Amino acid sequence: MTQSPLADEIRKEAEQRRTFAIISHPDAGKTTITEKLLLMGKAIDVAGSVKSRKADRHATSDWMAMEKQRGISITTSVMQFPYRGRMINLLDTPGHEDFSEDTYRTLTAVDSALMVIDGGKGVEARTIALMEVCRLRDTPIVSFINKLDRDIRDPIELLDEIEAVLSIKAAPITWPIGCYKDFKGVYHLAQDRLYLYQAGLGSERSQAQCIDGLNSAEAREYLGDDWATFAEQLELVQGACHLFDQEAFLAGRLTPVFFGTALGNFGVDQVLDCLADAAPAPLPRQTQTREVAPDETAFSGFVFKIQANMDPRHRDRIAFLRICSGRYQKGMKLHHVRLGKEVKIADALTFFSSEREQLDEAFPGDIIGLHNHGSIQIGDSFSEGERLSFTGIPHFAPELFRRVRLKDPLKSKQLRQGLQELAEEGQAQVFFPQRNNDIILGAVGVLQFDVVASRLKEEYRVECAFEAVNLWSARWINCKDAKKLKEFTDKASENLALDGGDHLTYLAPTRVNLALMQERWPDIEFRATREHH
Ligand SMILES: Nc1nc2c(ncn2[C@@H]2O[C@H](COP(=O)(O)OP(=O)(O)OP(=O)(O)O)[C@@H](O)[C@H]2O)c(=O)[nH]1
Repeated sequence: MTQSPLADEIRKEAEQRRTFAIISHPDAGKTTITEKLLLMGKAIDVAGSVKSRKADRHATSDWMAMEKQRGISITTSVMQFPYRGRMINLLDTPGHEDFSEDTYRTLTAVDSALMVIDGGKGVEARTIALMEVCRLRDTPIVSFINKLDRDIRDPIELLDEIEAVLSIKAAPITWPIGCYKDFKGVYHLAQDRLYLYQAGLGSERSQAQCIDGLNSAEAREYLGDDWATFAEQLELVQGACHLFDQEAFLAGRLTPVFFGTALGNFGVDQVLDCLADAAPAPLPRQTQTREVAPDETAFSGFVFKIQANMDPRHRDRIAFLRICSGRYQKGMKLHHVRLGKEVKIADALTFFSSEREQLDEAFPGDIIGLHNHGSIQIGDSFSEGERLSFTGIPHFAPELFRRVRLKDPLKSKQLRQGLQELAEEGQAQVFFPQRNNDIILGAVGVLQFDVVASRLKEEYRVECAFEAVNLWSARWINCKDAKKLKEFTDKASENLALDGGDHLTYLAPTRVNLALMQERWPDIEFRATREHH
């Protein structure tokens, strides 16, 4: 079969893409690693600019000032840079658990993930939760054990913990030689090569110095008295650990493990090399009708995140779209599948972080930003030709609820509009109970309420207070049998509500209540997640 030049170009470009996110428990070193990755991709010139870029952003709006105050990152950003013939798309995710929904959805847009573990702490709660999400799609994971310049736990114990707690096989690619003040570098098992760490060089050093062969005289001299102990430990490790297996890695069953220090910029290059060489190029994605391969020539993609622009004065919002197939070209016409409308995309943003050139094209694996004036929602699909609706971008049932009380009753229209838009962005979920005029906000993390209040005030000029409300969780209702559904909605109307997207929802006051209802109404589906259609 002959292929068109366009098909060839798309395949070639897609094969170069590596789209991944970094997942970690807060404080494990995600921001520091991001900065080193950007340095390697020459997307920034000097260390420290990621932090300062953040600081600039903070200055632009109050709710981001809040992020600064609390010292956590709330928003997800996208960074693109070339590295060794690849085009890397790095998706940043907020580390704080209160923003987990955003993180979950970002993980639907990547093809692999980098898991950062603080070597002193091991596998922490947030890492476990994020791994569970990755497992839903068998996302391949590369692991980096960070902070070797400090006292870390026994590396064998750390690998055991990864295997036991995260239920994934761990294959060490490098092995650390000492830690803290005695951190001498890492040994690459397959290469039989030592990479030497020199404290204090940090991002100044372009490449680590190496010694070939653990048995070489040079290596013996370098390790001195520690040589015999290290060789012994290594034998143990090689006997007990899994070898790297590409197929198991791609299936999400095995993670290659690297050691280093992000702060000292040591070992991060090995991780990026692994992502560039072994991590998958853009993978096929499922739609309601069929699977879409990245090298199909017709464009398709889905929106996984909507973010209020950094500049609140214009109140424009950016929808982040992951390209699944074809080529984006400036000015192209696409179907907005949910609305059944054709739209012209003239001014999509790309996220080439060096800002050296304005890109007019983008390919599978890339993320583009669409200006959104209210017509785009999370989960929306855009396609050329055939109408394709991508699946698998979920809403999660909130576990925290507040009743919204408006301070100025004349502002109820603005309040509704604000809440509707913030819910579309995924900042929180909004519910309108059937039995009264209450407005209930739902969230996965308590900080989401603060963000909503602060943005309502700044962007919609609405002041409101939140009151405690006695709810345990929400479940989206589904039932194919219209008669049964009617019977249920009549009986359960006290606890039913519509969410921001007009979906019928059951607001359960207690866990026991929900269990009883599920037992009593076996034909009704109570869903803990909802797809965005
Ligand atoms: N000693 C040492 N400290 C490190 C290393 N990497 C990061 N840190 C420090 O650990 C702290 C947290 O690092 P960040 O990169 O901000 O962590 P983060 O995971 O982005 O944190 P969140 O934004 O909360 O998600 C900072 O004080 C870093 O300087 C390392 O290799 N060694």
